[in-house]
Amino acid sequence: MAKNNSSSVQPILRFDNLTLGYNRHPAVHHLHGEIAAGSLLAIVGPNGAGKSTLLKGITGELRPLQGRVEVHGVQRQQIAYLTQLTTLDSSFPMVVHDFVAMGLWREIGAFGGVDRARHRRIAAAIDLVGLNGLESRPIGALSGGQLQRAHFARVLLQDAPLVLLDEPYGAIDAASVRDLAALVRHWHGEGRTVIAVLHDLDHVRREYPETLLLAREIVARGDTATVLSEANLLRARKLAEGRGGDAHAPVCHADEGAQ
Ligand SMILES: Nc1ncnc2c1ncn2[C@@H]1O[C@H](COP(=O)(O)OP(=O)(O)OP(=O)(O)O)[C@@H](O)[C@H]1O
Repeated sequence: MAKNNSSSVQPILRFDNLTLGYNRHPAVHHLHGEIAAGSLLAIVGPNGAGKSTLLKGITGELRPLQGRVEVHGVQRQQIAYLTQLTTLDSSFPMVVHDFVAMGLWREIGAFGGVDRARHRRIAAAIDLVGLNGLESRPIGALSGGQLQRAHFARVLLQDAPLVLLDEPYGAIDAASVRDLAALVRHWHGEGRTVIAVLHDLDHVRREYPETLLLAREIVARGDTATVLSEANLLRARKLAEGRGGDAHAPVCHADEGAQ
């Protein structure tokens, strides 16, 4: 994440005294700063720190209680947003092919046709995430890892300049994490901005050059190794506890994978 007032790269996001919350109760407050276009940024922090809330603020799903979030060079509809997997996902009455094809929705509209070129793109996306052969399988009959692969294939088709991922690897197998992390690297290599809420700090250290540590306010941001210091992680935990966040929730430790 770029510092407040210095960046040679254009910011894609700018937070200006941003406070977000529910029923007028702030969940994150007074956020300032910019995220440079093309960033590969992890958002980490204790449970209840406001990580998902911040993503909702970026998409516009949640309107600020105070301040604002500016999105530059991208329309909000162009943002790809992958929420945490829920049981609702797997109850979706749809086969893999059609589920993935929904990634073209913005391009073709609700009633647009899928021509031969688009069929090829859908097949390529399904292939790239390793789901070929499962095109006709109902979403509800997929494993967690396969379902997340289908979600990533859908994001692939969206061709979004800004990709938001909320705990994309929760409860999925190691091979799926490895394959989907490679896809995230690929997106970053293509110049897309990827922002991911993550709990596995080892994964963040390996894969994400920049990190934002959140505990209802910004605790630290910038280079991942510096941000994820013991001192910063301890401070995040204390802030979460002190402010009535989930005080007894497990908190990120520098030397362990999950919070
Ligand atoms: N829909 C909602 N209505 C009311 N309060 C909410 C809602 N969603 C979240 N909150 C509250 O806002 C605060 C921040 O929640 P959020 O889900 O953003 O945290 P998080 O950092 O993503 O947590 P976790 O790591 O546990 O997923 C928490 O206190 C939570 O209880």
